[in-house]
Amino acid sequence: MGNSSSQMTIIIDENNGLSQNQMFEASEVYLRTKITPSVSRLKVSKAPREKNFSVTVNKGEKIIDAFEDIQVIWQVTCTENQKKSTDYEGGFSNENVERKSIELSFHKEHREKVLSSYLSYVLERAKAIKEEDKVVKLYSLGRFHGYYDGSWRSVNLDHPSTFDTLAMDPPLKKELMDDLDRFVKRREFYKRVGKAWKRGYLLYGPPGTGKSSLIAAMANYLKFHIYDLELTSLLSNSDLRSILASTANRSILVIEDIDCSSDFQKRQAGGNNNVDSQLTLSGLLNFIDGLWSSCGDERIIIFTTNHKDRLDPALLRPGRMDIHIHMSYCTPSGFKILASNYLGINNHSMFTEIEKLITEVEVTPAEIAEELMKSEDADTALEGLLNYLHTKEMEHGKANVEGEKEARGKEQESEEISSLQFCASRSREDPANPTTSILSEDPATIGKLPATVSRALSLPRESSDNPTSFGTL
Ligand SMILES: Nc1ncnc2c1ncn2[C@@H]1O[C@H](COP(=O)(O)OP(=O)(O)OP(=O)(O)O)[C@@H](O)[C@H]1O
Repeated sequence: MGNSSSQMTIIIDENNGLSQNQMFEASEVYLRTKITPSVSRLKVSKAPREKNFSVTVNKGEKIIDAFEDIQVIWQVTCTENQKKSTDYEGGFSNENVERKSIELSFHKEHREKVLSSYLSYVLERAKAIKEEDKVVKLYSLGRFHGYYDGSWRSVNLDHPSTFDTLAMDPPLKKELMDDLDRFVKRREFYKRVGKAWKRGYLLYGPPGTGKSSLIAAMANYLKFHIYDLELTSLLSNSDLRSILASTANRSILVIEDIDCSSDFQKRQAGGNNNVDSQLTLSGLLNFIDGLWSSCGDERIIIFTTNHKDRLDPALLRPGRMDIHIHMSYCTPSGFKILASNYLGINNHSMFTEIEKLITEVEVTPAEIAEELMKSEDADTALEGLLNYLHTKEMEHGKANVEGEKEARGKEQESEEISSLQFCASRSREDPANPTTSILSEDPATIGKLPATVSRALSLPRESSDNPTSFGTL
């Protein structure tokens, strides 16, 4: 490195007054990746909830780094200072306090380059390294007596789902991954066009098609924390505001089963006029449009539902949810992904028959995964799956036959009813006609009717399981 008079040194202290020095933290993180076999002493630590060890360079150790055409030397130093402190009885005592610093030395002629480029490079690299090491967390609402208590509780997200393990048609998967990549790279774009840096997804499809698995895959891919929001545990619109304020940037907010929040719906029916003291659809929409947009950056919101048709159209309006993703029953390409994950095979003589059956019966990836897990031997597992699919096919066939029978029965009923109605209209014209008594609403008379007709007359006009959606509330 030449003689010492041509050298200069930058000192990076651990603290900057009372606040932490960001450059120190970044340098420590960066140096972790520059440890070479020549370094003889390392420091190792592990926080209770972290997965990996943290390895740092011990004081006195030197690390040489190269940046473009220059060479720099890093060294961790530590000085001990004495600090006066007061004891319980008001007396003074001396306390030894360690001050950690990192020194960066280089040739004087590189001063400009180090200050203007190298340090920013170290900051950027440290950010990327921290992002790679980030442990993704799953936050759920703290509760007291079943209701939100004003806090989020977190655990590490140990969900192993990734885009590789997800049974989803490859073109759709690619489209979604490209969309996520584009989204995280577009800070400047969102700023330029004056739009909040947010993205909304609606995942819909039957149970067991992988909606939760997809959310976990997205979180693992982006290294975004998940905030799982259950509407049923929120009492009011103001709850929504406060929970929003306490979520972090670079996170995914998930509102699951948006159509099935039965407790929430019952509470809606209470008819309280104070809009802030209850949770309402308009409160939720305001949240998506306004509050959500004005709070924080780089966030994703995901709604899931098993019944897209039950959602209020206001929720589906363009601009609210940017992308609607249909999680469908398993397809042949989805099956191949599962077979590769679960059995480690990409082909087998039974594949053709299995794939044919998969296109004929509705089977979820969850059902297929369960069958494939039953044996580590590919022949046995695939045989089991084949039996399972054949059974489903038979049930499906039976159900179809019964369905057709029922439909034929209904046709017959309606033919009988319409012929009776025809008689009735004729009888009104001619009161003497004997069919008049058949159409009276006297139960005794109805009892004498052929069974199908009496059933038809006693049925309520609208089906009672008409789903309740936000709209109907
Ligand atoms: N598309 C898929 N790819 C890979 N595995 C899947 C997929 N769908 C389901 N599975 C398997 O089935 C299990 C249940 O699926 P998951 O919970 O993701 O479905 P879901 O659509 O969210 O269901 P629900 O609507 O009941 O919450 C998963 O843990 C996973 O093992």
